[in-house]
Amino acid sequence: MSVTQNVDRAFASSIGEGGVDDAAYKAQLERAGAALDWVRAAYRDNSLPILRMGETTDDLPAVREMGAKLRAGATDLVFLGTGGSSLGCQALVQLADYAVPGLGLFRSGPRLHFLDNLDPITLEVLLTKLPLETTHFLATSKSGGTGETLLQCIAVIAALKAAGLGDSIGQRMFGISEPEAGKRNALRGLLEPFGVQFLEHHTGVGGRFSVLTNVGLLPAFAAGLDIDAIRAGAAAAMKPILDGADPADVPPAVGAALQMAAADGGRNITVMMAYADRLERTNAWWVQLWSESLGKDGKGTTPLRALGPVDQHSQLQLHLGGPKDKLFTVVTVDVAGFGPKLDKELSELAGEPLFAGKTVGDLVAAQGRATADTLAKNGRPVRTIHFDELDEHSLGEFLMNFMIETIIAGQLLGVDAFDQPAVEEGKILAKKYLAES
Ligand SMILES: O=P(O)(O)OC[C@H]1O[C@](O)(CO)[C@@H](O)[C@@H]1O
Repeated sequence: MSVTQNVDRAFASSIGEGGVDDAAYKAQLERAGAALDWVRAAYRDNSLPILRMGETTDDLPAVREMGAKLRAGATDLVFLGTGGSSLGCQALVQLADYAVPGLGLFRSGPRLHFLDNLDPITLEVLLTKLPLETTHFLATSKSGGTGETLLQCIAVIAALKAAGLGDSIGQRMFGISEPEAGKRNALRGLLEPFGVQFLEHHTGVGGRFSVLTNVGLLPAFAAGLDIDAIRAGAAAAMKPILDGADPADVPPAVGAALQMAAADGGRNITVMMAYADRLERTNAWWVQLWSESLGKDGKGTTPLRALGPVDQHSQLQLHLGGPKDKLFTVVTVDVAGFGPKLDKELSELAGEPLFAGKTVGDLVAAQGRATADTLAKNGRPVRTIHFDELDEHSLGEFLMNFMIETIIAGQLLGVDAFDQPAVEEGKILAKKYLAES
Protein backbone atom coordinates (compact mmCIF):
# COMPACT_ATOMS: atom_id res chain seq x y z
CA MET A 1 0.00 0.00 0.00
CA SER A 2 1.46 3.36 -0.99
CA VAL A 3 -0.62 5.50 1.41
CA THR A 4 -0.80 4.46 5.06
CA GLN A 5 -3.20 5.86 7.63
CA ASN A 6 -2.62 5.58 11.36
CA VAL A 7 -5.09 6.67 14.04
CA ASP A 8 -3.31 5.24 17.09
CA ARG A 9 -2.71 8.68 18.60
CA ALA A 10 -6.25 9.99 18.24
CA PHE A 11 -7.87 8.44 21.28
CA ALA A 12 -8.20 9.21 24.99
CA SER A 13 -6.86 5.73 25.73
CA SER A 14 -3.59 6.61 23.98
CA ILE A 15 -3.05 10.36 24.50
CA GLY A 16 -5.14 11.06 27.58
CA GLU A 17 -7.93 13.47 28.31
CA GLY A 18 -7.82 15.50 25.05
CA GLY A 19 -8.16 12.41 22.87
CA VAL A 20 -11.31 11.29 21.11
CA ASP A 21 -13.53 9.18 23.35
CA ASP A 22 -12.85 5.53 22.55
CA ALA A 23 -16.46 4.45 23.05
CA ALA A 24 -17.74 7.24 20.79
CA TYR A 25 -15.31 6.11 18.09
CA LYS A 26 -16.36 2.50 18.48
CA ALA A 27 -20.00 3.47 18.08
CA GLN A 28 -19.28 5.59 15.00
CA LEU A 29 -17.17 2.82 13.48
CA GLU A 30 -20.07 0.44 13.88
CA ARG A 31 -22.32 2.93 12.09
CA ALA A 32 -19.59 3.36 9.46
CA GLY A 33 -19.92 -0.39 8.85
CA ALA A 34 -23.56 0.16 7.85
CA ALA A 35 -22.50 3.13 5.70
CA LEU A 36 -19.93 0.89 4.01
CA ASP A 37 -22.65 -1.59 3.16
CA TRP A 38 -24.54 1.32 1.59
CA VAL A 39 -21.40 2.26 -0.38
CA ARG A 40 -21.00 -1.33 -1.56
CA ALA A 41 -24.64 -1.42 -2.69
CA ALA A 42 -24.15 1.91 -4.51
CA TYR A 43 -21.12 0.39 -6.24
CA ARG A 44 -23.09 -2.69 -7.28
CA ASP A 45 -26.08 -0.81 -8.71
CA ASN A 46 -23.81 1.99 -10.03
CA SER A 47 -25.92 4.68 -8.38
CA LEU A 48 -22.68 6.45 -7.36
CA PRO A 49 -20.57 6.33 -10.55
CA ILE A 50 -17.56 7.86 -8.78
CA LEU A 51 -17.05 4.52 -7.03
CA ARG A 52 -16.29 2.85 -10.38
CA MET A 53 -14.03 5.58 -11.68
CA GLY A 54 -10.85 3.67 -10.81
CA GLU A 55 -11.76 0.83 -13.15
CA THR A 56 -13.22 3.01 -15.92
CA THR A 57 -11.20 3.20 -19.11
CA ASP A 58 -13.68 3.79 -21.94
CA ASP A 59 -13.52 7.58 -21.56
CA LEU A 60 -9.72 7.78 -21.72
CA PRO A 61 -9.23 7.78 -25.53
CA ALA A 62 -11.39 10.93 -25.78
CA VAL A 63 -9.41 12.53 -22.94
CA ARG A 64 -6.15 11.77 -24.73
CA GLU A 65 -7.48 13.01 -28.06
CA MET A 66 -8.66 16.34 -26.69
CA GLY A 67 -5.59 16.59 -24.46
CA ALA A 68 -3.36 16.29 -27.51
CA LYS A 69 -5.26 19.09 -29.26
CA LEU A 70 -5.14 21.22 -26.14
CA ARG A 71 -1.38 20.89 -25.92
CA ALA A 72 -0.51 21.03 -29.63
CA GLY A 73 1.56 24.13 -30.31
CA ALA A 74 0.46 25.80 -27.07
CA THR A 75 2.83 27.93 -25.04
CA ASP A 76 0.06 28.63 -22.53
CA LEU A 77 -2.94 26.66 -21.31
CA VAL A 78 -5.65 28.61 -19.54
CA PHE A 79 -8.19 26.69 -17.48
CA LEU A 80 -11.50 28.45 -16.91
CA GLY A 81 -13.79 27.09 -14.21
CA THR A 82 -14.28 27.32 -10.49
CA GLY A 83 -14.76 25.16 -7.39
CA GLY A 84 -14.93 21.50 -8.28
CA SER A 85 -14.33 22.34 -11.92
CA SER A 86 -10.86 23.60 -11.04
CA LEU A 87 -9.54 22.52 -7.63
CA GLY A 88 -9.17 18.82 -8.41
CA CYS A 89 -7.39 19.64 -11.67
CA GLN A 90 -4.99 21.86 -9.76
CA ALA A 91 -4.43 19.13 -7.17
CA LEU A 92 -3.37 16.71 -9.90
CA VAL A 93 -1.19 19.05 -11.95
CA GLN A 94 0.66 20.20 -8.86
CA LEU A 95 2.37 16.80 -9.17
CA ALA A 96 3.83 18.24 -12.38
CA ASP A 97 5.13 21.28 -10.47
CA TYR A 98 2.17 23.59 -11.18
CA ALA A 99 2.05 26.29 -8.46
CA VAL A 100 5.01 24.84 -6.61
CA PRO A 101 6.64 27.87 -4.98
CA GLY A 102 9.67 29.04 -6.92
CA LEU A 103 9.54 26.06 -9.28
CA GLY A 104 6.27 26.46 -11.14
CA LEU A 105 7.81 29.00 -13.51
CA PHE A 106 10.51 26.54 -14.60
CA ARG A 107 8.12 23.76 -15.58
CA SER A 108 8.72 22.28 -19.00
CA GLY A 109 5.78 22.25 -21.41
CA PRO A 110 3.11 24.91 -21.69
CA ARG A 111 2.59 27.39 -18.88
CA LEU A 112 -0.53 26.52 -16.88
CA HIS A 113 -2.95 29.19 -15.71
CA PHE A 114 -5.98 28.33 -13.59
CA LEU A 115 -8.44 31.22 -13.42
CA ASP A 116 -10.57 29.74 -10.66
CA ASN A 117 -11.18 33.03 -8.93
CA LEU A 118 -12.93 35.87 -10.70
CA ASP A 119 -10.90 39.04 -10.34
CA PRO A 120 -11.37 41.81 -12.92
CA ILE A 121 -7.78 43.07 -12.71
CA THR A 122 -6.22 39.60 -12.99
CA LEU A 123 -8.41 38.71 -15.95
CA GLU A 124 -7.75 41.95 -17.80
CA VAL A 125 -3.99 41.92 -17.27
CA LEU A 126 -3.67 38.24 -18.10
CA LEU A 127 -5.58 38.64 -21.36
CA THR A 128 -3.25 41.46 -22.42
CA LYS A 129 -0.11 39.51 -21.47
CA LEU A 130 -0.97 36.08 -22.90
CA PRO A 131 0.45 35.29 -26.34
CA LEU A 132 -3.06 34.65 -27.66
CA GLU A 133 -1.78 33.15 -30.95
CA THR A 134 -0.31 30.24 -28.99
CA THR A 135 -2.70 30.07 -26.04
CA HIS A 136 -5.33 27.36 -25.69
CA PHE A 137 -8.26 27.49 -23.28
CA LEU A 138 -10.31 24.81 -21.52
CA ALA A 139 -13.62 25.89 -19.97
CA THR A 140 -15.08 23.43 -17.47
CA SER A 141 -18.46 23.67 -15.80
CA LYS A 142 -20.71 20.76 -14.91
CA SER A 143 -23.88 22.86 -14.95
CA GLY A 144 -22.69 25.15 -17.72
CA GLY A 145 -24.42 27.94 -15.83
CA THR A 146 -21.79 29.21 -13.40
CA GLY A 147 -21.57 32.98 -13.80
CA GLU A 148 -17.81 33.27 -13.18
CA THR A 149 -16.97 30.74 -15.87
CA LEU A 150 -19.37 32.26 -18.38
CA LEU A 151 -17.94 35.74 -17.76
CA GLN A 152 -14.41 34.47 -18.23
CA CYS A 153 -15.37 32.81 -21.50
CA ILE A 154 -17.09 35.95 -22.78
CA ALA A 155 -13.95 37.96 -21.97
CA VAL A 156 -11.70 35.38 -23.67
CA ILE A 157 -13.82 35.31 -26.83
CA ALA A 158 -13.73 39.11 -26.99
CA ALA A 159 -9.93 39.11 -26.56
CA LEU A 160 -9.48 36.48 -29.28
CA LYS A 161 -11.71 38.44 -31.65
CA ALA A 162 -9.84 41.68 -30.90
CA ALA A 163 -6.57 39.89 -31.70
CA GLY A 164 -7.94 38.88 -35.10
CA LEU A 165 -8.31 35.23 -34.03
CA GLY A 166 -12.10 35.14 -34.03
CA ASP A 167 -12.29 32.70 -36.93
CA SER A 168 -10.27 30.03 -35.16
CA ILE A 169 -11.86 30.05 -31.70
CA GLY A 170 -12.94 26.43 -32.24
CA GLN A 171 -9.27 25.41 -32.51
CA ARG A 172 -8.21 27.43 -29.46
CA MET A 173 -10.98 26.81 -26.94
CA PHE A 174 -12.26 23.49 -25.60
CA GLY A 175 -14.96 22.65 -23.09
CA ILE A 176 -16.24 20.10 -20.58
CA SER A 177 -19.87 20.31 -19.55
CA GLU A 178 -23.00 18.22 -19.15
CA PRO A 179 -24.98 17.40 -22.27
CA GLU A 180 -27.97 19.66 -22.98
CA ALA A 181 -30.55 16.94 -22.13
CA GLY A 182 -33.73 18.94 -21.68
CA LYS A 183 -32.42 22.01 -19.92
CA ARG A 184 -30.38 24.75 -21.54
CA ASN A 185 -26.63 24.65 -21.02
CA ALA A 186 -25.39 28.24 -21.19
CA LEU A 187 -21.72 27.34 -21.62
CA ARG A 188 -22.46 25.15 -24.62
CA GLY A 189 -24.87 27.80 -25.92
CA LEU A 190 -22.06 30.35 -25.77
CA LEU A 191 -19.17 28.29 -27.11
CA GLU A 192 -20.60 25.74 -29.55
CA PRO A 193 -21.55 28.38 -32.17
CA PHE A 194 -17.80 29.11 -32.42
CA GLY A 195 -17.08 25.44 -33.16
CA VAL A 196 -15.75 24.70 -29.66
CA GLN A 197 -15.59 20.94 -29.02
CA PHE A 198 -16.86 19.56 -25.73
CA LEU A 199 -16.25 16.46 -23.67
CA GLU A 200 -19.28 15.39 -21.68
CA HIS A 201 -19.13 16.03 -17.95
CA HIS A 202 -20.31 12.87 -16.21
CA THR A 203 -23.94 13.60 -15.30
CA GLY A 204 -23.78 11.34 -12.25
CA VAL A 205 -20.68 12.92 -10.69
CA GLY A 206 -20.82 16.31 -8.96
CA GLY A 207 -18.10 18.91 -9.43
CA ARG A 208 -16.32 18.38 -6.13
CA PHE A 209 -16.26 14.62 -6.78
CA SER A 210 -15.11 15.00 -10.40
CA VAL A 211 -11.33 14.98 -10.00
CA LEU A 212 -11.00 11.41 -11.29
CA THR A 213 -13.29 11.99 -14.30
CA ASN A 214 -12.29 13.76 -17.51
CA VAL A 215 -12.52 17.03 -15.52
CA GLY A 216 -9.29 16.23 -13.67
CA LEU A 217 -7.71 13.86 -16.15
CA LEU A 218 -7.76 16.16 -19.18
CA PRO A 219 -5.63 18.87 -17.50
CA ALA A 220 -3.51 16.11 -15.93
CA PHE A 221 -2.85 14.55 -19.34
CA ALA A 222 -2.10 17.96 -20.83
CA ALA A 223 0.42 18.50 -18.01
CA GLY A 224 2.15 15.24 -18.91
CA LEU A 225 0.89 13.04 -16.06
CA ASP A 226 0.16 9.31 -16.20
CA ILE A 227 -3.64 9.27 -16.09
CA ASP A 228 -3.85 5.45 -16.05
CA ALA A 229 -1.88 5.48 -12.81
CA ILE A 230 -4.25 8.03 -11.26
CA ARG A 231 -7.19 5.74 -12.02
CA ALA A 232 -5.27 2.68 -10.78
CA GLY A 233 -4.65 4.47 -7.48
CA ALA A 234 -8.37 5.16 -7.17
CA ALA A 235 -9.08 1.47 -7.82
CA ALA A 236 -6.62 0.53 -5.06
CA ALA A 237 -8.61 2.69 -2.62
CA MET A 238 -11.77 0.74 -3.49
CA LYS A 239 -10.16 -2.67 -3.02
CA PRO A 240 -10.63 -3.14 0.75
CA ILE A 241 -14.22 -1.98 0.39
CA LEU A 242 -15.00 -4.40 -2.42
CA ASP A 243 -13.13 -7.20 -0.66
CA GLY A 244 -15.63 -6.80 2.17
CA ALA A 245 -12.96 -5.87 4.73
CA ASP A 246 -13.94 -5.07 8.29
CA PRO A 247 -14.64 -1.30 8.74
CA ALA A 248 -11.58 -1.08 11.00
CA ASP A 249 -9.46 -2.09 7.98
CA VAL A 250 -11.04 0.35 5.52
CA PRO A 251 -9.18 3.69 5.79
CA PRO A 252 -12.08 5.98 4.76
CA ALA A 253 -14.46 4.23 7.18
CA VAL A 254 -11.93 4.66 9.98
CA GLY A 255 -11.36 8.29 8.95
CA ALA A 256 -15.07 9.14 8.81
CA ALA A 257 -15.76 7.42 12.16
CA LEU A 258 -12.88 9.33 13.74
CA GLN A 259 -14.05 12.64 12.31
CA MET A 260 -17.58 12.11 13.59
CA ALA A 261 -16.49 10.86 17.01
CA ALA A 262 -14.23 13.91 17.31
CA ALA A 263 -17.21 16.14 16.47
CA ASP A 264 -19.34 14.30 19.05
CA GLY A 265 -16.78 15.43 21.62
CA GLY A 266 -16.93 19.08 20.52
CA ARG A 267 -14.01 19.06 18.10
CA ASN A 268 -15.70 20.98 15.34
CA ILE A 269 -12.56 21.89 13.42
CA THR A 270 -10.67 19.39 11.32
CA VAL A 271 -7.15 20.43 10.37
CA MET A 272 -5.20 18.84 7.55
CA MET A 273 -1.52 19.70 7.70
CA ALA A 274 0.40 18.38 4.70
CA TYR A 275 4.19 18.34 4.65
CA ALA A 276 4.66 18.72 0.88
CA ASP A 277 4.41 21.63 -1.51
CA ARG A 278 2.82 19.25 -4.02
CA LEU A 279 -0.12 18.61 -1.69
CA GLU A 280 -1.02 22.25 -1.15
CA ARG A 281 -3.69 22.26 -3.90
CA THR A 282 -4.92 18.85 -2.80
CA ASN A 283 -5.54 20.39 0.58
CA ALA A 284 -7.55 23.21 -1.04
CA TRP A 285 -9.55 20.58 -2.96
CA TRP A 286 -10.31 18.76 0.31
CA VAL A 287 -11.57 21.96 1.95
CA GLN A 288 -14.25 22.33 -0.74
CA LEU A 289 -15.09 18.63 -0.64
CA TRP A 290 -15.58 18.60 3.13
CA SER A 291 -17.28 22.02 3.41
CA GLU A 292 -19.79 21.75 0.59
CA SER A 293 -20.60 18.10 1.16
CA LEU A 294 -21.22 18.18 4.89
CA GLY A 295 -22.00 21.76 5.93
CA LYS A 296 -25.79 21.64 5.89
CA ASP A 297 -28.83 21.36 8.16
CA GLY A 298 -26.79 23.04 10.92
CA LYS A 299 -24.29 20.16 10.82
CA GLY A 300 -20.73 19.64 9.59
CA THR A 301 -17.24 20.40 10.86
CA THR A 302 -14.94 23.16 9.66
CA PRO A 303 -11.92 22.15 7.58
CA LEU A 304 -8.73 24.12 8.03
CA ARG A 305 -5.73 23.58 5.82
CA ALA A 306 -2.11 23.96 6.78
CA LEU A 307 1.16 23.35 4.99
CA GLY A 308 4.24 21.99 6.70
CA PRO A 309 6.72 22.98 7.77
CA VAL A 310 5.88 26.61 6.92
CA ASP A 311 2.67 26.77 8.96
CA GLN A 312 4.53 25.58 12.05
CA HIS A 313 5.58 29.22 12.04
CA SER A 314 2.06 30.58 11.80
CA GLN A 315 -0.60 28.15 13.05
CA LEU A 316 1.11 25.61 15.30
CA GLN A 317 1.01 27.77 18.43
CA LEU A 318 -2.80 27.86 18.16
CA HIS A 319 -3.00 24.15 17.48
CA LEU A 320 -0.84 23.22 20.45
CA GLY A 321 -1.86 25.89 22.91
CA GLY A 322 -5.33 27.00 21.82
CA PRO A 323 -8.74 25.47 22.46
CA LYS A 324 -9.04 21.71 22.27
CA ASP A 325 -11.61 21.90 19.50
CA LYS A 326 -9.68 20.25 16.67
CA LEU A 327 -8.85 16.92 15.11
CA PHE A 328 -5.53 16.85 13.24
CA THR A 329 -4.57 14.96 10.12
CA VAL A 330 -0.82 15.20 9.53
CA VAL A 331 0.14 14.12 6.03
CA THR A 332 3.77 13.25 5.33
CA VAL A 333 5.75 11.96 2.39
CA ASP A 334 8.81 9.73 2.59
CA VAL A 335 11.33 12.46 1.84
CA ALA A 336 14.13 11.33 4.16
CA GLY A 337 17.37 11.30 2.14
CA PHE A 338 16.02 13.70 -0.51
CA GLY A 339 17.17 17.21 -1.36
CA PRO A 340 20.41 19.09 -0.78
CA LYS A 341 22.89 17.46 1.61
CA LEU A 342 24.03 19.79 4.37
CA ASP A 343 27.72 20.59 4.52
CA LYS A 344 29.45 19.88 7.85
CA GLU A 345 31.48 23.07 8.11
CA LEU A 346 28.61 25.32 7.09
CA SER A 347 26.27 23.57 9.51
CA GLU A 348 28.75 24.19 12.32
CA LEU A 349 29.14 27.80 11.21
CA ALA A 350 25.36 28.18 11.39
CA GLY A 351 25.48 26.83 14.93
CA GLU A 352 23.60 23.67 13.92
CA PRO A 353 26.21 20.89 14.01
CA LEU A 354 23.38 18.32 14.02
CA PHE A 355 22.52 19.29 10.44
CA ALA A 356 25.90 18.06 9.19
CA GLY A 357 25.60 15.25 6.63
CA LYS A 358 21.80 15.26 6.77
CA THR A 359 19.57 16.13 3.82
CA VAL A 360 16.83 18.75 3.76
CA GLY A 361 14.42 15.81 3.35
CA ASP A 362 15.76 14.33 6.61
CA LEU A 363 14.84 17.56 8.37
CA VAL A 364 11.35 17.80 6.83
CA ALA A 365 10.66 14.15 7.68
CA ALA A 366 11.76 14.80 11.26
CA GLN A 367 9.57 17.90 11.43
CA GLY A 368 6.43 16.08 10.25
CA ARG A 369 7.06 13.34 12.79
CA ALA A 370 7.77 15.85 15.55
CA THR A 371 4.59 17.82 14.84
CA ALA A 372 2.41 14.71 15.05
CA ASP A 373 4.16 13.61 18.26
CA THR A 374 3.97 17.06 19.86
CA LEU A 375 0.28 17.39 19.08
CA ALA A 376 -0.39 13.99 20.66
CA LYS A 377 1.77 14.81 23.70
CA ASN A 378 -0.28 17.96 24.19
CA GLY A 379 -3.52 16.00 24.20
CA ARG A 380 -4.50 16.88 20.62
CA PRO A 381 -5.96 13.96 18.63
CA VAL A 382 -3.87 13.12 15.59
CA ARG A 383 -4.21 10.83 12.64
CA THR A 384 -1.26 10.48 10.32
CA ILE A 385 -1.29 9.67 6.62
CA HIS A 386 2.01 8.73 5.05
CA PHE A 387 2.89 8.51 1.36
CA ASP A 388 5.75 6.13 0.56
CA GLU A 389 6.02 8.10 -2.64
CA LEU A 390 3.95 11.01 -3.91
CA ASP A 391 3.05 10.13 -7.50
CA GLU A 392 0.00 9.67 -9.71
CA HIS A 393 -0.95 6.32 -8.19
CA SER A 394 -0.69 7.36 -4.57
CA LEU A 395 -2.44 10.68 -5.17
CA GLY A 396 -5.29 8.89 -6.99
CA GLU A 397 -5.62 6.59 -3.96
CA PHE A 398 -5.56 9.51 -1.51
CA LEU A 399 -8.19 11.50 -3.45
CA MET A 400 -10.51 8.49 -3.69
CA ASN A 401 -10.08 7.71 0.01
CA PHE A 402 -11.08 11.25 0.95
CA MET A 403 -14.10 11.27 -1.35
CA ILE A 404 -15.30 8.03 0.25
CA GLU A 405 -14.51 9.33 3.75
CA THR A 406 -16.67 12.36 2.97
CA ILE A 407 -19.49 10.21 1.59
CA ILE A 408 -19.45 7.99 4.68
CA ALA A 409 -19.29 11.06 6.95
CA GLY A 410 -22.39 12.36 5.13
CA GLN A 411 -24.17 9.10 5.95
CA LEU A 412 -23.09 9.29 9.59
CA LEU A 413 -24.20 12.92 9.88
CA GLY A 414 -27.45 12.25 8.08
CA VAL A 415 -26.92 14.90 5.39
CA ASP A 416 -27.00 14.70 1.61
CA ALA A 417 -23.32 14.92 0.70
CA PHE A 418 -24.09 15.63 -2.94
CA ASP A 419 -26.04 18.89 -3.00
CA GLN A 420 -25.21 22.51 -2.09
CA PRO A 421 -28.56 24.31 -1.63
CA ALA A 422 -27.20 27.29 0.31
CA VAL A 423 -24.67 28.18 -2.40
CA GLU A 424 -27.38 28.11 -5.06
CA GLU A 425 -29.37 30.67 -3.07
CA GLY A 426 -26.40 33.11 -3.11
CA LYS A 427 -25.93 32.63 -6.85
CA ILE A 428 -29.54 33.64 -7.54
CA LEU A 429 -29.21 36.72 -5.33
CA ALA A 430 -25.96 37.82 -7.00
CA LYS A 431 -27.68 37.74 -10.41
CA LYS A 432 -30.54 39.83 -8.98
CA TYR A 433 -28.10 42.45 -7.63
CA LEU A 434 -26.22 42.53 -10.96
CA ALA A 435 -29.49 43.21 -12.78
CA GLU A 436 -30.24 46.06 -10.37
CA SER A 437 -26.79 47.66 -10.66
O1 LIG B 1 -19.00 23.05 -12.40
P1 LIG B 1 -19.96 24.15 -12.18
O2 LIG B 1 -21.38 23.76 -12.45
O3 LIG B 1 -19.58 25.38 -12.95
O4 LIG B 1 -19.93 24.54 -10.65
C1 LIG B 1 -18.76 25.07 -10.06
C2 LIG B 1 -18.87 24.99 -8.58
O5 LIG B 1 -19.95 25.77 -8.14
C3 LIG B 1 -20.66 25.09 -7.12
O6 LIG B 1 -21.85 24.63 -7.68
C4 LIG B 1 -20.95 25.97 -5.94
O7 LIG B 1 -21.45 27.19 -6.34
C5 LIG B 1 -19.76 23.94 -6.73
O8 LIG B 1 -20.45 22.89 -6.15
C6 LIG B 1 -19.14 23.62 -8.03
O9 LIG B 1 -17.99 22.83 -7.89
